[in-house]
Amino acid sequence: MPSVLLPQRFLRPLFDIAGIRAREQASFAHEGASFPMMLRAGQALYGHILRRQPNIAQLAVVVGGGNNGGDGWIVAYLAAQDGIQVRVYDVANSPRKGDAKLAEEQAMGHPRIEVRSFHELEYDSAAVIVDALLGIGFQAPLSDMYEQVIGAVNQLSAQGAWVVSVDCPSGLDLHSGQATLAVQADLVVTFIGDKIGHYLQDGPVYCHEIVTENLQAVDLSEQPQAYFLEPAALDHFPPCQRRLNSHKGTYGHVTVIGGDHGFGGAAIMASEAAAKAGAGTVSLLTQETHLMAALVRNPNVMAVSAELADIRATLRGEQSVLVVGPGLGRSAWSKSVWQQCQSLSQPTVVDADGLYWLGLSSVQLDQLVLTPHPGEAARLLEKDVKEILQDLPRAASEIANRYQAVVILKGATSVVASPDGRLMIVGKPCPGLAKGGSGDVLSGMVGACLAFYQDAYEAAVMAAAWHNKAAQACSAKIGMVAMQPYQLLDYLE
Ligand SMILES: NC(=O)C1=CN([C@@H]2O[C@H](COP(=O)(O)OP(=O)(O)OC[C@H]3O[C@@H](n4cnc5c(N)ncnc54)[C@H](O)[C@@H]3O)[C@@H](O)[C@H]2O)[C@@H](O)CC1
Ligand SMILES: Nc1ncnc2c1ncn2[C@@H]1O[C@H](COP(=O)(O)OP(=O)(O)O)[C@@H](O)[C@H]1O
Ligand SMILES: [K+]
Repeated sequence: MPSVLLPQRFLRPLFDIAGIRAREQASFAHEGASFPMMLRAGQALYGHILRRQPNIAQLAVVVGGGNNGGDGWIVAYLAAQDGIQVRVYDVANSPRKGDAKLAEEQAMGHPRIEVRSFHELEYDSAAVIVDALLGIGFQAPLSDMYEQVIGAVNQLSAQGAWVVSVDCPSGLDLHSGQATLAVQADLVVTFIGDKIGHYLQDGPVYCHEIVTENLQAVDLSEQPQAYFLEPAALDHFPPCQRRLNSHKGTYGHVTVIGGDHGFGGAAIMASEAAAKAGAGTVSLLTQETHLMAALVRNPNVMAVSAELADIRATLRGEQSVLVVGPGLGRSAWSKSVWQQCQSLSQPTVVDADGLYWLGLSSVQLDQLVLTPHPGEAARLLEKDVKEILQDLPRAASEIANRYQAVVILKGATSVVASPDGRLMIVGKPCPGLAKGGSGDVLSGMVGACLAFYQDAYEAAVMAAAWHNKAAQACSAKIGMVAMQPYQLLDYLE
């Protein structure tokens, strides 16, 4: 079965703030000065504005008190030199220092630059706005004044202005990806390297497009904190790629175990997902009352009564994959099912209530994939959800280490972590998935991929990425509100 399938060109390196600051400092030391890098940042940004908005006649630049604002002053100066009328809205509440001061001094007094009070921003008529309020130096929460200015930028954006953010949409925390209010950026020009917060939680909500400008920063030996899987990668790799001369055994066997009374649908959806994601054969072990529904829904799945058979009877060799948890419940039956699973050494996916049982009594397996949402992650780590959301990559890695498992920490984008340190962020926000059942569909898909790929991390990445990509295609056709999670299974190639 294929391994190491994701070519480097589809993996976008993501850095934490400390990594970016280290590269910035090393670059200043190498060059013997810091201002040239700010000049390159302003030039790069201005270049993007001209390419996207070649007929620009007026420009509004909103500048904060730090170096992000310094970049904004450089852009203001370059535009003014080019004959563009520039209005600068200055939000700094104390005199600038260092490079930002130099940038301000260079631009100040230019006949085509007018400095206005930020109160007037909402009346500005420029078609292009540069957001240079806050960059990597932002510390939440936003002050009232910044909130007001960000609100005004977003209002102009809603009225049709094109907004480009310097380094990041102001208000976005580039560590966690959280924002209470941030600039809606049509384009983000980010410097030195992509920051992880651009890709987590609210990050993708505010960054409609991101381009990266390296600014000739020196390379350090340190590795990126994580990678983002470019969705284009999936154009080349269907979830469990078919081979011409293959048979059902080529694609492995998955047993889904779950569906206590009242939760039959979860296990049925997971089994259908395993089948439609490409597993060679699929069994479903569930409460007897759900058998008829399961067989009518998908006769391709071998539905077995949990009252008449145990899990071993459904297995087809050592590599049969278990998906334990969808609708499993927390009853005495659920507990006995979990105990049976603990005595087996199959490659296993644990989801939903399976994660509840795992938290009480763990398993050690060569191939184990866990698929918690932040609430389940909090339980596994004995933390509160707020703490998990402040650092999703860290939470995913901690679970991966504690349980020696590959982890998919689910959200608007999902973080996949391996105990060997690999970290990948996959997906784009798709609120059509914000419905019960989406997780059950994912767990079945992970089962199919785990039966197909040698490497559990790659299996998890492929399943999570395809779940998201198919949901986007499905919601585009059916609608974000109406789509049902299992319908995404018809958009898997
Ligand atoms: N030094 C340089 O030459 C370079 C700097 N770069 C730019 O510099 C930025 C980083 O600059 P800084 O470290 O000065 O940081 P920022 O400019 O991002 O932010 C610091 C400023 O924002 C204020 N601030 C922080 N949190 C706030 C809040 N919650 N409410 C209101 N005000 C708040 C601070 O008081 C300070 O004035 C990068 O994002 C990038 O845009 C790039 O141009 C690369 C080169
Ligand atoms: N807004 C969203 N954007 C993208 N994906 C989402 C969004 N909301 C939910 N999802 C995805 O849907 C799935 C939800 O899983 P989970 O919370 O376990 O739901 P359930 O088990 O109730 O079906 C996860 O894969 C998650 O990544
Ligand atoms: K900014």
